[in-house]
Amino acid sequence: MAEKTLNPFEIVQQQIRSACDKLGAEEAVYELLKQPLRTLEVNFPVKMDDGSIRVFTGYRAQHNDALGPAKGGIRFHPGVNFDEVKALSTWMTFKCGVVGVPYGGGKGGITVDPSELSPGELERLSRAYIIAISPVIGEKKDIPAPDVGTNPQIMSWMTDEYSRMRGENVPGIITGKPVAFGGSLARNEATGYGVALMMREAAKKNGLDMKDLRVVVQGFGNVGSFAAMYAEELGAKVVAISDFSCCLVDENGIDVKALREYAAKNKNKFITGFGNGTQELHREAVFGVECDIFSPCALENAITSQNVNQIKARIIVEGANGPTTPEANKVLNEKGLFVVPDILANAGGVTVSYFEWVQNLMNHYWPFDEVQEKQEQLMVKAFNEIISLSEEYNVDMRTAAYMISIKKVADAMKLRGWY
Ligand SMILES: NC(=O)C1=CN([C@@H]2O[C@H](COP(=O)(O)OP(=O)(O)OC[C@H]3O[C@@H](n4cnc5c(N)ncnc54)[C@H](O)[C@@H]3O)[C@@H](O)[C@H]2O)C=CC1
Ligand SMILES: O=C(O)CCC(=O)C(=O)O
Repeated sequence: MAEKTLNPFEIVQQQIRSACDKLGAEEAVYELLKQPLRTLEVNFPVKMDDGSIRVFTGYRAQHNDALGPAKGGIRFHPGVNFDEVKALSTWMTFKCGVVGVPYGGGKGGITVDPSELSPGELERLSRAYIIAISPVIGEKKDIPAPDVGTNPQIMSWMTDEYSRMRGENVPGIITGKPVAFGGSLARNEATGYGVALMMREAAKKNGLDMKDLRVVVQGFGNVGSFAAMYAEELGAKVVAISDFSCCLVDENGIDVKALREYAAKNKNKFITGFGNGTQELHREAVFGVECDIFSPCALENAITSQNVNQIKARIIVEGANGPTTPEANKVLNEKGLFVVPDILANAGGVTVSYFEWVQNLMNHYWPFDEVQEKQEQLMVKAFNEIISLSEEYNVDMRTAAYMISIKKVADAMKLRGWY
């Protein structure tokens, strides 16, 4: 079966269409939500170490800000393009709606392979990008954060550059900063922690206990590594982990903490060569490893019609944004797998980014456990609301999550008089 489209922007438009139809929403709601309200493309120069000038292309999309300022990460990856950024900004709107944080959706990115840059080039690129998009961002307007290929250090450079430009300290302009520079405790862990919480809730809903379950995680960056670590802490056995370099398998359970320490020291943070009793296979082998929970935590379009039938799990918890194509999603639903959709499963990141922003605005900081408790409360509440609606309307969790969120955004747009 050939996929109709792998363009994430077309995919998210289909998801909005389907949820608007189920809700019986006015056509104006779909028309307002099917594309971002504002987009910006920037081309800007960066001086390379050898003295040459390279011009980079970057983007920022603000999908919707009816519920609050736009919010969403910045991606540094060679595959970044305008449609991908638009799709990611759209998912942000619905993600914020699902957990009820008072934001709209935004996203940005640069088409670049950060691993090819020296630390100095990376810093100059980060500073130049934030200046280039500075006319459209602001702590009450659009607040960036990390995504694929970016990290707390990059958020620091960007916050510093933006603050210099404004001539005052503006910590609330960006979240996902290091704790020593206005970041929130538990933000770095937040997305993966939330993914593990959603594994636990999905298991409970299906009458299962995490302690009896085998988990497989695709992707071992910020999201995947913490998702695997917390799944292990909740008692599950993590039997396979993959990244771009390979797939590691150990039926007895991989020592996730040791793997995190090993990867942290490697170029590109790759997991290849870990050993410790693991079998090392090609990265695509991750789909065929028998497990109870499969969690894609790498990039979009990971689960496709080509590999969906290899998956031997009963629960899918989507750590990545848009990891399942519509055709593959249909197969998962037909087979009766329990799918916790991305806009809920990975909402922990933006939830704790919201807490970071609130702490920055108050200039008062909370302890680690308090942040994680608040995150758990919001995410478990959202999980239960989505389950109730999916049972009421007899729809899958993804459709129910979109319905809840679209209704919130539509109500705010109505009150603002946008339709
Ligand atoms: N960082 C955050 O707070 C949030 C990230 N996300 C989403 O989670 C996903 C991962 O993001 P991060 O962990 O931040 O990125 P990251 O850059 O830290 O890690 C990405 C990981 O995916 C791996 N990968 C890339 N291609 C792969 C492939 N073909 N097969 C297996 N592994 C592959 C990389 O080797 C790396 O381990 C993305 O979809 C991102 O948009 C969603 C919510 C928040
Ligand atoms: O932390 C944030 O503000 C956004 C994180 C993000 O980019 C995402 O959830 O996809």
